[in-house]
This record gives sequence, C-alpha cells and structure tokens, in this order.
Amino acid sequence: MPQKVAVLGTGKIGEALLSGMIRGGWAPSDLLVTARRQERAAQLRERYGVEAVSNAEAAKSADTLILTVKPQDMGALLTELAPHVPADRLVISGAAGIPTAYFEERLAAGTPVVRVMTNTPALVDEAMSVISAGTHATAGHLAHAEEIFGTVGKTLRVPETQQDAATALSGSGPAYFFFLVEAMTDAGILLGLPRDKAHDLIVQAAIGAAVMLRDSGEHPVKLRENVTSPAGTTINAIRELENHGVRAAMISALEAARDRSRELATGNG
Ligand SMILES: NC(=O)C1=CN([C@@H]2O[C@H](COP(=O)(O)OP(=O)(O)OC[C@H]3O[C@@H](n4cnc5c(N)ncnc54)[C@H](O)[C@@H]3O)[C@@H](O)[C@H]2O)C=CC1
Ligand SMILES: O=C(O)[C@@H]1CCC=N1
Repeated sequence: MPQKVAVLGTGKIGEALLSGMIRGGWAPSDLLVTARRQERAAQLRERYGVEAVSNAEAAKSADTLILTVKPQDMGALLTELAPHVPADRLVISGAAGIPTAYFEERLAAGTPVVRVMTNTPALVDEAMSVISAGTHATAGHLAHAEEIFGTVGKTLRVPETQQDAATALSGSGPAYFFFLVEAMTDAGILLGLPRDKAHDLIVQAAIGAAVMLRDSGEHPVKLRENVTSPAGTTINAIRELENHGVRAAMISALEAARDRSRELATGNG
C-alpha cells in the first residue's frame, strides 16, 4: 500500500512542497493537507485535488506528517497533535530553528523525527533541502524525506549541529540574492536605464553567474578575476564594494541569521 503523506499547516512552503510532490508523480489521493482557515482548505482542494482534513485526522491516517507551520506556531500544533500521533509515524519538521529534540519531548516515546530546511526555489524545483535525523530516525526515514523533498530540488544531509548555519546560508539564502538584484536594479535607474531593462540585465547576469558557478568547475574567485580586467570597469566597482565593507556585512548578516535560528529553538519566538 502506498505511503500516505500529510502536510500540516499548508502555507507558502507547504504548498510549494505539495505541488512539487504532485509534479513528481505522487497521487493526490495519497496526500492530505491541513489548513487553519476553511477558505484555504477549499483552495488547496480545488487546486490540487487533495483532501483537506483536521490536524488530528491527518495524524491518524497519514504515515508521514510534514509540519510546515511557523516556528512560533509549532508548540500549539504539537499540543494539538500529540494525543493522536502513534509512535510509528514519521514526523518531518520544515521549521527554522526548532531542534528534533523539541518534537521528541512532546510526542510519543520513540517517534522518528527528521528536520528539513528547504527554501523557496522549491516553487521552481530548484530548492536545496538540508536534512538531519533526530534520535529515532533511521536511514530509511532519511531516505523517505529525501524522496519527498527531492521532488522540489536537491537535498543534502548534515548533522543537526549544522542546521542553524544551513538555515542562514540556504533557507534564507534566496532572499539575499533578491535583495542584491533589487539594489543593482536601483543602480541601473541611477545610471539612467529604464527599470524593466535594468531588471532584465541584472536577472540575466544573475542566471549566467549562477549557471557558471554550478557548471564551470571553476572557483568563484577565478570566475570573478576573469571578469576583472586591468584598469577596467569591474575593479572600480569591486573597490567600492570593499570600501563599503560588503564582504564583512555578508559575514555579519549570515551570523545574525544563524543566531536568530538558534533563538527560535525554544518555539517561543
Ligand atoms: N518562507 C521561507 O522561505 C522558508 C520557510 N521555512 C519554514 O517553513 C515554515 C513555514 O513558513 P512559510 O510557509 O513561509 O509560512 P506561512 O505562514 O506561509 O505558512 C504557515 C501556515 O501554517 C498555518 N498554520 C499555523 N498553525 C496551524 C495549525 N495549528 N493548523 C493548521 N495550519 C496552521 C498558517 O495558517 C499558514 O498558512 C516555517 O517554519 C519556516 O521557518 C523554511 C524554509 C524557507
Ligand atoms: O526567515 C525565516 O525565518 C524563514 C526560514 C528560512 C527562510 N525563511
């Protein structure tokens, strides 16, 4: 019999995963969703042909529960779920910060828990989903999580001690690139380009650079040096980036994101 998978708290990440699983060949009849609002449940039913049920029903009838609520909502969800989750269910958390121990303490003894930090490129099947096992999760549970998250992009296993760092780099990572594109588009406006053209130029530069980073086999320093001609334009821009401490700012920014992930560990916000 096929495994039934339920997505609990189907917001942006939950829906991205749900749609990826269906694109990846999961039958909607093997999937369940839960949502806080009735209108949202109806929307998900209509869009994906999946059944929307209560959290308690999902816990009873699905083999795998994927919890995609905000970290601050996880405590309340677990209080609601705990009496209904048999210890043979696989519980996958998609929440930032919250350790597997948090779930293990609140669910039946021995419940396998897997922690996953994905990112929004799941919407275009280019996610990176970083996966760690809790105390009772087996190789089979990790493989099942990889099968699910593999429908929306790449997966990487790390020890749970690296999850807060992975959240800072990868979970939040797309936002930094969007922020850079926004800033570079503004620069284009300053230089007199129409916004739509500036946008297209920067987005294509980003795509080209991303494909080179992935496929060329070259170190990023070498790729940057190849663009940087003696007495040319690029080195003048690089000097300004260094003068403004952009490298140090990136390091501090990611450290702040890592620290926030650690703070979220309590689920109290
Ligand atoms: N947005 C992002 O880029 C990423 C988010 N995450 C994590 O994914 C999780 C979800 O984030 P988003 O999808 O952005 O948030 P979201 O707010 O879009 O989705 C969360 C959903 O959970 C629902 N919900 C809350 N409590 C519920 C309950 N008791 N029963 C049923 N539904 C309930 C909310 O109504 C909402 O629709 C968070 O824990 C976040 O840390 C992970 C990676 C990236
Ligand atoms: O900002 C956040 O807390 C979530 C987790 C990673 C990306 N977005």
